[in-house]
Amino acid sequence: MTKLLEVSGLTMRFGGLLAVNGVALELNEKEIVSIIGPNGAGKTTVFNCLTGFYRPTEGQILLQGEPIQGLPGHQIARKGVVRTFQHVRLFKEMTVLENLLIAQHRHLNTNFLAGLLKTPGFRRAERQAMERAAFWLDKVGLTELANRAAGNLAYGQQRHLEIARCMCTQPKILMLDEPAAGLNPKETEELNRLIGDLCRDHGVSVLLIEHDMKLVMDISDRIYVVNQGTPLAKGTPEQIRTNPDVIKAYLGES
Ligand SMILES: Nc1ncnc2c1ncn2[C@@H]1O[C@H](COP(=O)(O)OP(=O)(O)OP(=O)(O)O)[C@@H](O)[C@H]1O
Repeated sequence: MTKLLEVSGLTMRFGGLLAVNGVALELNEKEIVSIIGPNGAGKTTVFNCLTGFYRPTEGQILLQGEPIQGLPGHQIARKGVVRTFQHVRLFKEMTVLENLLIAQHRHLNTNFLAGLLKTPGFRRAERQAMERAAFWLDKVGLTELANRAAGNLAYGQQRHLEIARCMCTQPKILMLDEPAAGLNPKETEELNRLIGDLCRDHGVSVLLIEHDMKLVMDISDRIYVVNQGTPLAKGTPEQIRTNPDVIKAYLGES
């Protein structure tokens, strides 16, 4: 199995608060790995460190062997690590299609002059961006709504659009922060299928933060548990389900 991401000793302090304390994790190619833990455990802070929103206080983050800790977010995104957020972040006034095109613009290998002159390279890149947008719209079932303002979509559809937007940038690693929050059981089931499909058929590795334990247990190859910023356990869903420390710290709460 090829290692994509290797995190060790990840630590993040906010003043006197130790939000993340020595977290280690690995993500291999075509794997779905979840990070779980009680509210305030430090999960989103780990995501923020991995994606360059925060510069970690300590620790190493290797992407295919190359250190990326402390790099700005746009550089990490260009290297193929993209994410969704706990709360939907779309350009709500723009159409569904425009949201997918704009996401790719930041990744297109063209410059202002090429755009102004409409060079063949620029036109090719634009055509490919449109094809990718159409592909992912179809995949997440939003083709009919392509010209609707993103803000007018139902909540579950906005969640799907966020994932499509990430996939348009052809990521290696897709990081989803509580993608099932606010979804009904049927929508969660669709999300489950979509994530599995992304990994199996499109070769993307998924790092997931999620409180919906059924989804986590169904979909994860491996799970890491953090508690108060500190690693508590790691293993397969079965190992985590039966781990007494986890039951005490987390599953026992619900
Ligand atoms: N920018 C920040 N400044 C100060 N403290 C922060 C900041 N971001 C997070 N924290 C604190 O770090 C701790 C971990 O927060 P984080 O959001 O990472 O937890 P979480 O596991 O994602 O929680 P939840 O499941 O509720 O989303 C919390 O005590 C939080 O208040």
